[in-house]
Amino acid sequence: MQLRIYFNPAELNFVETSAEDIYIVIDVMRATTTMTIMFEQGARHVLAAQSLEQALEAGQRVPGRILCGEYHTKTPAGFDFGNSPAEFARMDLTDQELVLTTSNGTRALFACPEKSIRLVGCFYNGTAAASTALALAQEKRSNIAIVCAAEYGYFALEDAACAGYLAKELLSLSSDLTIHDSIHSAMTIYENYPPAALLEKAQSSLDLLALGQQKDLEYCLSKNNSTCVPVVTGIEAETGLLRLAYPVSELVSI
Ligand SMILES: O=C(O)[C@H](CS(=O)(=O)O)OP(=O)(O)O
Repeated sequence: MQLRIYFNPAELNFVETSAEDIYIVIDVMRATTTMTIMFEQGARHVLAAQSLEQALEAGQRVPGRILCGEYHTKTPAGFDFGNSPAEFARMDLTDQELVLTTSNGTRALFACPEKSIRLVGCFYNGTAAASTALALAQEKRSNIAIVCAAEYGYFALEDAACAGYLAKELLSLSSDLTIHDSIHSAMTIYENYPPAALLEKAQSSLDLLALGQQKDLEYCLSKNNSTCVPVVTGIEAETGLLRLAYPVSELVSI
């Protein structure tokens, strides 16, 4: 069973990917941390959109949907909420359907092969994301790929460090993984930039601090506070949005 990391979703365009592999998509600040918290707070579905227009249309199509997201970290006009994990952690989202679009994280889900199993990973659900991916890969006899959402096409330190953390967790759970150069690199990054160092050094962290989103960083940089691992369960035919659910048993076939 192979384990590899893509530090940027664009890398997927240059290799032969397989829809049989299990993909863990990471956008620590903030999309995948936010999605995890949305399900923690009871959400029934999160629908991931690639653009503001797609999200607005999907929000208008079905009354009651909560429209969430950001454009350059700000809540766009006409949206109900932004992309703040701290804000969602204060809300009761029981049985709600949320539409979410963000600059990098939701797009990274679309960059993985269509019909592949895509799990949402972050520091917040790290151990659970690793063990869920391993269980699925063992069941399906497939490989595991970790995809960093990165930042507008550029390397993001926090995503690479989190990928290293997940790789470490996976290697502690299984001796059956063949590792690739990307794993050595990411684990070294994690060792040098654990969450406390990311708070001070990662550009996304500095940007969120400058915006006064300190509380978000507490969620994004805390490890293993959740066993919730959202999964893409399909595509909504009418809008093209990816439907995410939790638990993984919601995954019948994509
Ligand atoms: O809202 C976020 O944290 C970012 C926006 S930006 O990169 O900080 O402008 O989006 P995400 O897709 O969650 O990385």
